[in-house]
Amino acid sequence: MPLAAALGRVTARSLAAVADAPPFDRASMDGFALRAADTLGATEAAPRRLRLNAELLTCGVAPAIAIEAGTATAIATGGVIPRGADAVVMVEQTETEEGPEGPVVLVRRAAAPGQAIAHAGSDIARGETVLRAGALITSREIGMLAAAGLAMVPVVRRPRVAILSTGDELVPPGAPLPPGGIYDSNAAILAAAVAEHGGEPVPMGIHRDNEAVLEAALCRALEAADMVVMSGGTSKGAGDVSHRILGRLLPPGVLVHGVALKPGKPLCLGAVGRKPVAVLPGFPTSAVFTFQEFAAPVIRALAGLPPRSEAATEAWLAVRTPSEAGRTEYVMVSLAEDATGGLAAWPLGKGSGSVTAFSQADGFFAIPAEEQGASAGSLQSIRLIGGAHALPELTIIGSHCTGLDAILDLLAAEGIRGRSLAVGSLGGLAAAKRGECDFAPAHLLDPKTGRYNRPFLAPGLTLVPGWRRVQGVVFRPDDTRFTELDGRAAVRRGAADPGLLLVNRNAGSGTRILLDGLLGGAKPPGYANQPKSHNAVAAAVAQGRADWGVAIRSVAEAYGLGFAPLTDEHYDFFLPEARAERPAVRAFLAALASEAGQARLRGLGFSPA
Ligand SMILES: Nc1nc2c(c(=O)[nH]1)N[C@H]1C(S)=C(S)[C@@H](COP(=O)(O)OP(=O)(O)OC[C@H]3O[C@@H](n4cnc5c(N)ncnc54)[C@H](O)[C@@H]3O)O[C@H]1N2
Ligand code: MOO
Repeated sequence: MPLAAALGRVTARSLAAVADAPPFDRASMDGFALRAADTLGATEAAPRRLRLNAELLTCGVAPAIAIEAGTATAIATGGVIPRGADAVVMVEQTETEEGPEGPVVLVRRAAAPGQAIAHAGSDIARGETVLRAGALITSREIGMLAAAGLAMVPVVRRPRVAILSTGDELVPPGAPLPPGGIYDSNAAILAAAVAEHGGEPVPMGIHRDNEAVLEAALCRALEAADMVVMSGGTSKGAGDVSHRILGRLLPPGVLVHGVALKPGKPLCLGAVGRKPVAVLPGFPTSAVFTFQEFAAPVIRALAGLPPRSEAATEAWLAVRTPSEAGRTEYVMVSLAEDATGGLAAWPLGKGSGSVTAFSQADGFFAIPAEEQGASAGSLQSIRLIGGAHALPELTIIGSHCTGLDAILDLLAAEGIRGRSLAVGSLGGLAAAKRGECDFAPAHLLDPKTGRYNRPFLAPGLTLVPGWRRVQGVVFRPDDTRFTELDGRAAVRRGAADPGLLLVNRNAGSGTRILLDGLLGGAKPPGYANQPKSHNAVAAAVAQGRADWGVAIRSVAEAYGLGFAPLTDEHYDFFLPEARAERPAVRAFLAALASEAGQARLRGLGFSPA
């Protein structure tokens, strides 16, 4: 590869310098080239007088006049040292004048031999190895190779890795999502990960769960690439055919199908001739996790890269985490600083189907196969994803709200990184009590007092008012059974009409407490369907899987739903007093109170607390 294109590549063999650097003895100061012996004993009071040769050695000038005893030549930094000279005296230690014998230089300090001279080959000697085989070429290596006179670099060819997605439901990002459709995120993350590990991704697109179609696609992929990574269709479903096809091609075929890991159980590894094939589980977290563990090391080896460097840290597990006995379970976690400067690990708790868990996690820990979980407070060794973790300036743990994103955006514009871990109001409150976060946003309704959040205050915490979110009944806008009704009438209608299907909320949520109060003990059809978020309620109603439910207005609007207001929900922040003086905490409070912050909240449909 030409040097300019070699960034990020790996040297295929060791490289020796074809030239010395510097290529000649050169001055490292502006001054005068001379013989050190001529300056012996020179002082301010008794300078040595040397006759100045009639030449000026700027950079690139070949000297014509040799330095005889008692003479000197003016030279610039980088100038070629003339024959006979063995030192350079910097101009500040000299003075020039016109003598009777012509121009002379007065040297006020004795020079040591070799002074201010960089000798040929002192930096790089011709024939010296500048880079060994297998070195990653970064900007630093490129500079060194250029100085060594190398214009072309032999590099390891990037292994071509074909990427196939299988699944009738998959749609490329950017296309409209039909009912039941899922964006093909695996192909995107895998292609980028292949490149990160030194491979060249060869995208081969989305393929139906059809044996003939898939077999043809796999054969094309094997022709085009050195290795194939497929995802989806490797577990027990009728459409899960990839491993069967792999078994029919050239030996050795399937080498492993099924591993005692979670995520990753249905992973299938094999080879067609000498070309490795990995069939990753379709679930996004499972796909990327097994890719990193099983496929990335192979790609790195083919690319000539060393094994990726691993970093680990210790953290306390913030909540009890159950696991399935019989499989080693890897739990993706976010890290937050605890009250003593240690680290708390919060499981993302999103499962193998999540598209965000791997991307948002700081790392993961393993629960051994023989265990059924890990207890809260247990010390875990966290393997860091990406080799390091940088804690954000502001850690927010609790209930999530789009209004919070708006305030965090304002902080980001000031260069303050905030992170919000969505673990629900109660989880956040517990974290705040332990001093593990800066803010715990919550919307906890106390059924006894009918008040939000304040009844839950504990010693060491203060309550920072946030904003109000209007809760109401959501329904499809063309559903005439609800249009024109106010919120309470809409609940009565929903509870009275057996043809209407409710989507409820999880026990313990403020919305559930509100709805139970309004229903007065009634359990209309759909009561047992209890998703955990406003968005899930809105999606169920918008898609016709339910007819009504209770959610906040901003979510109803985002889904284009009808909305009959019921009451205001208060979304406030528990703040551990010990953290109140942190600069990022003060910045958050300022952003929340600012005109820009309030305007953003109004724009999202929230009202002041
Ligand atoms: N009866 C059983 N069912 C399942 C088992 C089992 O042992 N018995 N194993 C489960 C486990 S564990 C996993 S992991 C998944 C993986 O199954 P597949 O590899 O067959 O994956 P699919 O069924 O094709 O898809 C699963 C899921 O992931 C979505 N998906 C697929 N490809 C993509 C993609 N490219 N981008 C984004 N999302 C993708 C797909 O829509 C499905 O929702 O099986 C369990 N089931
Ligand atoms: O092994 Mo699957 O990957 O649990 O989710």
